[in-house]
Amino acid sequence: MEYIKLDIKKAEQFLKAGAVAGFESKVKAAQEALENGTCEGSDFLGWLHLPSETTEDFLDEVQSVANTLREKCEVVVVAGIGGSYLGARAVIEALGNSFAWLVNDKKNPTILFAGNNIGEDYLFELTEYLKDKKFGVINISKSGTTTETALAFRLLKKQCENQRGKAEAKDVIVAVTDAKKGAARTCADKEGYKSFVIPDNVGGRFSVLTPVGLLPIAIAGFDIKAIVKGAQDMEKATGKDVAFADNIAAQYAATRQALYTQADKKIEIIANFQPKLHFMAEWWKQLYGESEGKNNKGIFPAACDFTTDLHSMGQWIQEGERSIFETVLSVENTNHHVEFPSDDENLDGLNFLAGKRVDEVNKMAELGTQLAHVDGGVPNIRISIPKLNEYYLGQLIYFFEVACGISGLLEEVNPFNQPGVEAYKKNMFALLNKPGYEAESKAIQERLAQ
Ligand SMILES: O=P(O)(O)OC[C@H]1O[C@H](O)[C@H](O)[C@@H](O)[C@@H]1O
Repeated sequence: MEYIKLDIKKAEQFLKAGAVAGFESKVKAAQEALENGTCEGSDFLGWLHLPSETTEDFLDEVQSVANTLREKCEVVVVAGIGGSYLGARAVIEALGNSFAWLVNDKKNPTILFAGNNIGEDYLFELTEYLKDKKFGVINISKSGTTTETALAFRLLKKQCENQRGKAEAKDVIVAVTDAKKGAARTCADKEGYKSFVIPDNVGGRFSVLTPVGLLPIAIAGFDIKAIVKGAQDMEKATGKDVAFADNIAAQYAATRQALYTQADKKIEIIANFQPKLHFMAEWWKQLYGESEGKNNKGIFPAACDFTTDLHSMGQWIQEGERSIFETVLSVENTNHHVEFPSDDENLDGLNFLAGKRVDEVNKMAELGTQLAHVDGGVPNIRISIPKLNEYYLGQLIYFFEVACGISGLLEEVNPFNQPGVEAYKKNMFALLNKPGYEAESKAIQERLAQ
């Protein structure tokens, strides 16, 4: 097996010589602080050695619950938001058939997602679709109290019980939540649902390698042991004793911070050339955005799907404000083989591509884009993934997590909290007259009346 690779040469050319290397001692200090639990947010470092601490027995238990749902359900709805949603979706979409919901071979249950928005039409259409389906639900919430998720779960629980009866519903509803606290825990214990615990010391956005991500991924039919093995190998490859120059997480963190602090690059665009990676970028956005965006600082994490967005955002990236850098997720080998056919009439003028693989064209688009964007003043970081499979995604996930921890500490913020997220929730609860928010309700109504 290989490792994913990092290439920072086309970013370094925008920095003074030695700028990335100049971060070595700070990176070392950050790594020590993570390892020794002496950094801010040290209550949330459970993800750091999670891969190596995950046992085969535990993965067997997750797999066995997944198998029950696979046997009993045509559709499984994963209810969750943010860190309780994006990691599972990222992996399932990266590995799954792009038309999974149309493939009706019954090999795998269809996985749908809910509880990640408050769209009334979305929930109407979902519940309509489920009316004649044997479906199950995974209720995923670390706090167990997140409104979006709780709302969707309330609807889905009722519908599942109505359609299958309470006794059968009990076998196909699973909770992944806190060991003791929160409504999701209370409900699971009262109803006797199978449940998994999200460890206290693993924050939501770092939880994909717990049952938060592993259970839905296993239900979708993917190999969770291979994911964890990939993460374990990356845990070793990015350990604090690995030399700075050889440690791709240290290099990525240092390069980002060098671009931010020394080249005024405020926005990082993660770009992929495989539509299957769209949700990997969404997961990455939460990981980096919530970890670094605080104290009026932080690189803004943005995402583009290429070549799609080259036809919409390409102009901005090529010639807009020079405040961006690009991190490209490059997949070296596809899982399938499609060649362009030759055509006698050649009306589209594409016979020069006849016999070529589609991926060969995609790779030339990727290289051409890199050269053009670098010429246009956009530093380029490249992360090469040998191919899209469980093992390499496990590597990629852990790589991004550890690099994020280091990068946040380099930025001198607590990478493991997210106090700013509460502001909208407080207003929403006040506006909805939630019990306990009487004073806030009064204050917000007065403010709106002004
Ligand atoms: O897992 P939950 O407690 O339901 O939280 C789901 C998500 O929403 C919160 O508001 C946080 O900002 C996220 O970090 C979290 O991942």
